[in-house]
Amino acid sequence: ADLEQDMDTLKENLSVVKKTDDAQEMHTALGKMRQAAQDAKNSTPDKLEGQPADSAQIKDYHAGLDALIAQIDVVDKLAQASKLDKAKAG
Ligand code: HEM
Repeated sequence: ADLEQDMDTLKENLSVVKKTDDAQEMHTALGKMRQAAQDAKNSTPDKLEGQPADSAQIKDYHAGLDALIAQIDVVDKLAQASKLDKAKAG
């Protein structure tokens, strides 16, 4: 997907994550966010067009996406843990 599509996917699924009470729905939305963040690394933002792949700007861009992916993984673990709690309580 192109970068705009990936960003739209992030935005749409972030709003699902924020409003859902369902652990499975959250897990699915986080999975889509993770995939979009990963895919965004294959794109070069317009403002970084022409920058070499090993430039500080491109590295920062990739590091920002990696930070988001790490955050997504933390939230996903919490979501799965709460699902387990619910499963135990049920
Ligand atoms: C959950 C987190 C994020 C959300 C919800 C989000 C959302 C968006 C949205 C809605 C746009 C406008 C897209 C459009 O033009 O239609 C955008 C643009 C952009 N975002 Fe994100 N974003 C997120 C995280 C990030 C991260 C981590 C990076 C990089 C480190 C990033 C880099 C960019 C860039 C470079 C653009 C401009 C795209 C262009 O070149 O036209 N975003 N983002």
